[in-house]
This record gives sequence, C-alpha cells and structure tokens, in this order.
Amino acid sequence: MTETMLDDALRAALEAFAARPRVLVASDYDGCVSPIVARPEDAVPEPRSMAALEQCAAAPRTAAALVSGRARADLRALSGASENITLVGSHGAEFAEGFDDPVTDGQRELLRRIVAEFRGLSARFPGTSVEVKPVSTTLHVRNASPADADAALALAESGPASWDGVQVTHGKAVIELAVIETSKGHALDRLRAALEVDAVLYLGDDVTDEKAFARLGPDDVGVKVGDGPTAAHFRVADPNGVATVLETVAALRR
Ligand SMILES: O=P(O)(O)OC[C@H]1O[C@H](O[C@H]2O[C@H](CO)[C@@H](O)[C@H](O)[C@H]2O)[C@H](O)[C@@H](O)[C@@H]1O
Repeated sequence: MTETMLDDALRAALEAFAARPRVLVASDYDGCVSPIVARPEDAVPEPRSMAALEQCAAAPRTAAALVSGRARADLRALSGASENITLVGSHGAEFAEGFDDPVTDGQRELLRRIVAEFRGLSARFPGTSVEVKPVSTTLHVRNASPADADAALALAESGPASWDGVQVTHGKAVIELAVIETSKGHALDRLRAALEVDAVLYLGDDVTDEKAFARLGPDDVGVKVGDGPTAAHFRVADPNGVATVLETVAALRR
C-alpha cells in the first residue's frame, strides 16, 4: 500500500497527543487495522498497522489496544498481536479476565436459540453465513444477492432481534445479536482507568465505534475511518490512513 498524507489538523492533534506523559493508542480491527473483505475469516491485518501498534506498545509510557466486535480469541488469532497489545473482544465486553458479569445459563440458552434461528435463515438465503461468538452471533449477508440480503436481515429483525434480552447491533453487511450489553465506550473507560493514561487515541470505522468516540475528552483524539456520520473530530479514508496515523504516533513516542 502507498503512504497516505495526514492533514495538518490531524497531524497537529497527534503531536499534542504524543506529548502527553502516558497515552493509550487503541483501534478497532475490521475496517481499520484490517480492510473489509468478503469472508470474515480472511480479515488479515495491514502489516504496517500491526508493526506500528507493536512499536507503540513497546514505547515508553505507551499502551496499545485492539477493541473489536470479534471474539477475543479470534481477534488474537487473526491479528497476530503479541501479548504487549491489550485485546478487548465482543464489542468491548470481553477482556483477558473474561466478562464484567458472569454469563448466565439463561443467556447461554438465549444465544443458542438465536444461533439456531440464524442458521435456519442462512440455510434459506445463499451467500449468508453465521458467526458464533461467546455472547453474540452475527448474520453475515455480504456475499448474498441484494434481495436475499434484505430478506434475511428483515427476518432477523422481525424474529430473534425482537426477543426479550437481545441487544441488536447493525454493522457492515451484518446484523449482530448479543445476550449481554456491550459497549466499546465502556471498554475505553475501563482501559483508561486501569492503565492510568493521560490521553487516548481511538480509531474506528463502524457504528459500534461511536460509543468509543462519545467517551473521548479534550485531550483525546478520535479518528473516524471512511464515510458516515461520526462524533470523531478527525477522519482518514481507509486502513491505509490508519497505518499512517499509527506509524506517526509510533515515531513520535519512540
Ligand atoms: O469491531 P470490529 O473489529 O470492526 O468488528 C466488527 C465486525 O467485524 C467483522 O465483520 C466485518 O468484517 C468482515 C471482514 O472484513 C466483513 O466480511 C463483514 O461484512 C463486516 O461486517 C466480524 O466478522 C464481526 O464479528 C465483527 O462484529
């Protein structure tokens, strides 16, 4: 990939951020560190981004994290992140220690029923697929015809998405149903407190990242990746821009 130029305002914000004593550099995974691809299992990271994130994690008084909708174990396997990078899965709910609250038998049973519904839908609509995670499941429609994608999503909405205890997230060519509350904003709050950092940089491309951007303060930097409404103050076009942001911060913190 080619280098992306950062605009002057973003460059200045990154310099001010990097001048803070203790910082956290955190990013979403899919659509940021990895480009969006047809099959979720093929989402490998942009090498420049992972190298820069590892450099940040190794720099003095600098923490690095990936905060993803993925199952934490899948995030570890796909990203190839070292133990130096903090991984948070399940849209901000899944830490190395597990979930904030134990997942109940009732929630496990609800998830089992949702997965069964999704598998039934997926069997009816070619090109759709089901991803099962510890507290949620995702119906993917990226590889279905537009008509089949719309029909599958509509049936998911009117079916399991309407059940009691189900949290609905709309993402990129997916609908995701969780049996616990998830929030990347909560994840950032928890990381900020645990790591005792003075400022946070967060990059994200999807609707779930807006909960993280909403938790950023005046000393923090939020970078939206791609188009769409956002609470972030800065924007880059694509994962190539993410790599440039991370490389810039890594160089400033070295
Ligand atoms: O929070 P993220 O790290 O951005 O994870 C969000 C979801 O990402 C994955 O799905 C998305 O990426 C896939 C691979 O590029 C793409 O095929 C799919 O259409 C996208 O929605 C992942 O599969 C989900 O589990 C995550 O929730």
